[in-house]
Amino acid sequence: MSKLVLVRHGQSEWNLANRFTGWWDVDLTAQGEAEARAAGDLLAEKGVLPTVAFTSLQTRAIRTLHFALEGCGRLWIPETKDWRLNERHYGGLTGLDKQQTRERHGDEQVHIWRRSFDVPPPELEPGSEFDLSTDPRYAGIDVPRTESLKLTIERVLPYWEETILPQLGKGETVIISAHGNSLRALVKHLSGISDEEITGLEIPTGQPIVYEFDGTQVAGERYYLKDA
Ligand SMILES: O=C(O)[C@@H](CO)OP(=O)(O)O
Repeated sequence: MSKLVLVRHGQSEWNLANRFTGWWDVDLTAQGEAEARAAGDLLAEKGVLPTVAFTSLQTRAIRTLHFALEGCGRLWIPETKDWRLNERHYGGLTGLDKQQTRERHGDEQVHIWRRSFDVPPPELEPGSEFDLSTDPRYAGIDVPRTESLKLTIERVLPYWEETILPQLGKGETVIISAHGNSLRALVKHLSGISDEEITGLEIPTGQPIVYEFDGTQVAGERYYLKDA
């Protein structure tokens, strides 16, 4: 049996400030760093020691990975960063305060933008201060102007299938440090969650989730490592 460990980054500055974040590159708070260190301590305590790591191109996920690997003595393992593990792009909502957006557009509309399967938020305006299309880290990538969960799945899953799943097939212990919605995309696929039910799934920060694999097949339900 090989293991897949999923970790959502620790609390970010904009999780704390309650702002829509998406691809915007905010850092961890002190609490977020502590959550990531605790994830590493838990990996060490439970003897789940990653041998291969994947993360996004976003600082909060990369630093979470590093704190977690440091905590279990595995900073030395190979790690791959890829934009396809980035957070879902929040389009024109990026940077806005979530509560103010609720007051302006109503709870229901904001819930649809945040959690519906296939309704993307409005597109990011060209020339917006949150436009990352000229950021050197995304050179050669067609940076989205907005993404629904469905569109996020369309870029996460091919990467999962082509690059990450074969590592599990080889018996590696894989850790993915990513984001609330890029991980919802993966969990939806791995746990066979319907388009309707996925609207209710929340992934907590800094809390390792484990799937066991038999070759390239998921073997059993996901579980929180803290409960193992
Ligand atoms: O702002 C974001 O990018 C995400 C993750 O923090 O928030 P939400 O809970 O609205 O998906």
